[in-house]
Formats: sequence, C-alpha cells, structure tokens
Amino acid sequence: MLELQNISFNVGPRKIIEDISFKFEEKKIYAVLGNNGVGKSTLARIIMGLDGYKGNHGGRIIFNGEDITDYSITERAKLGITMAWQEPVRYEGLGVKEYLTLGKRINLSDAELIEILNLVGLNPFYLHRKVDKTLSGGERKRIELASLIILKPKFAIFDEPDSGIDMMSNIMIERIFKMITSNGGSVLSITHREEIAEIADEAFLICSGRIKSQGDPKIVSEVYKSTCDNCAHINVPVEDMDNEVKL
Ligand SMILES: Nc1ncnc2c1ncn2[C@@H]1O[C@H](COP(=O)(O)OP(=O)(O)OP(=O)(O)O)[C@@H](O)[C@H]1O
Repeated sequence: MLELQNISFNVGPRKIIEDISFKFEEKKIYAVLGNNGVGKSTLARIIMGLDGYKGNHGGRIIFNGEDITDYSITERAKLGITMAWQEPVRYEGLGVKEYLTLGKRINLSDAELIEILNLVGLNPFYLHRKVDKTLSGGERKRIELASLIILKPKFAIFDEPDSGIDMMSNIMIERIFKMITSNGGSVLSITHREEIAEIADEAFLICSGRIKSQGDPKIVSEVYKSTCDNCAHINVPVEDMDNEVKL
C-alpha cells in the first residue's frame, strides 16, 4: 500500500537515515520505536513530503502503485496521507462543530460528532466550544485527533500520539488507531513507549538511521528494551558507528 524504497537522508556529511526500505500494508497499525535522535521523525517528514525532506533522499515512495516521491505535501494529503501535527489547530475562532465538519462540508450528525469526541476523551459540551485560545493545549490536540479521524485518512502518522495529553490511556489510543483502520486506513505511530508500540500489528526499531529489528511488536519491544537503554549510539552519525568510534 505504502512502500519506502531505499530511503537515505543526509544533513551535510551526516547520515540521518540510511537505506531504509519498508512496506506498509492496508488497514494495519505500525509502530516505530527508537531512542531520541535516531531518525524517527525524519522518516515521518520524508513520508509526508515536508519542505527540505522531499526529493533529496535518494529513494522512492510508492503509494497504491503510484510513485509519489515528487508529490508535494498537499498532493499527498489529497491521497489521504496525513499526520497528527504537534502544533495543532489552524482555524482560530471557528466553533468546534464547524471545525470538525470543515464548515459543514462533511455531513455528520451531532450524535456522530459526540461519539468521536468521546473517542478522544472530550465530553459533548466541547461541541459548543470555540477553537480558540480558551482551549488548553491538550484539548486542542484532542480536537485535532478528532478531526484527523473524521477525515478518514488512508495513511496516518502519529508522532508521540499521547504527547501533551494527560490521561490518554493506551486503550483510548488503541481505539483511535482501530477507528482509522476500520475506515480503511493504516497507522504509523512513532513512540518511545513500548506499551503503545505493542498496540501495533507490526513494529520496527530504528537505531542510528537504520532498521535494526522488525516484526512482532512484543519482540521488537524486547530488543528495544534490552539493547537501546543507555545505548551509546544515540545521535551518533552512522559513519561513526561504522568506524566503531567510541563516545
Ligand atoms: N533538517 C535538519 N537539519 C539538521 N538536522 C536535522 C534535520 N532533520 C533532522 N535532523 C537531525 O537528525 C537527527 C534525527 O532527528 P529526528 O527528529 O528524526 O529524531 P527522532 O528519532 O524523531 O528523535 P526524538 O525521539 O528525539 O523525537 C537529529 O539529530 C536531528 O537534529
């Protein structure tokens, strides 16, 4: 469904991502694990086609048989490739209901909207709030999650899905992911938390820009715990690892 072919990404002489290939299948949940600075978010930005991360990774990205390597972020969004952004909510001042239904362009009843608000941990009262500065950061993020679910993405990336949100239980995160897969999408969740990775159907572990382990999330999570805690490879450029340079 979405295939990464030989993706590499350098910043100056430093290799951030080193020849990553991976096939994501339809309606599945994936998790990427890895310590700080190993290249997880960089990979997400490459998939999204963000400025500075498009056309300079040497590989190809294929989505449902279409080569989207040179597509802009907007063209990818039109195909349903999306990301839960860290700095959510763009339309200040709109009512939550208008915001979630894109100004009523998406036809959803109040009952359906309330069900989605409930899924992200907000009570029905929020339907009558405004998307403005009176919302807390966590509330904004939950509303952004609700809007992402409503858009029925084909490929949704969550960078630390619970960041900035208290009381976002694993069960809640799992329900959000499963709602997306039941609508026909796939999920890629970037996380440090093994228990969130274990929600996935398949996980992979990145170490210094390379896939170090992939497969059953419980096994990948074990590899993560046993080899990445206190790892000296955090932020070490790949070429240094190759030369076994000690920090
Ligand atoms: N455009 C860029 N310019 C300079 N350095 C970059 C750029 N993009 C990524 N990096 C560097 O690449 C490395 C990997 O960054 P990335 O954000 O992908 O890490 P991560 O695995 O997501 O880490 P974290 O868990 O801390 O979010 C970091 O050292 C980062 O500073």
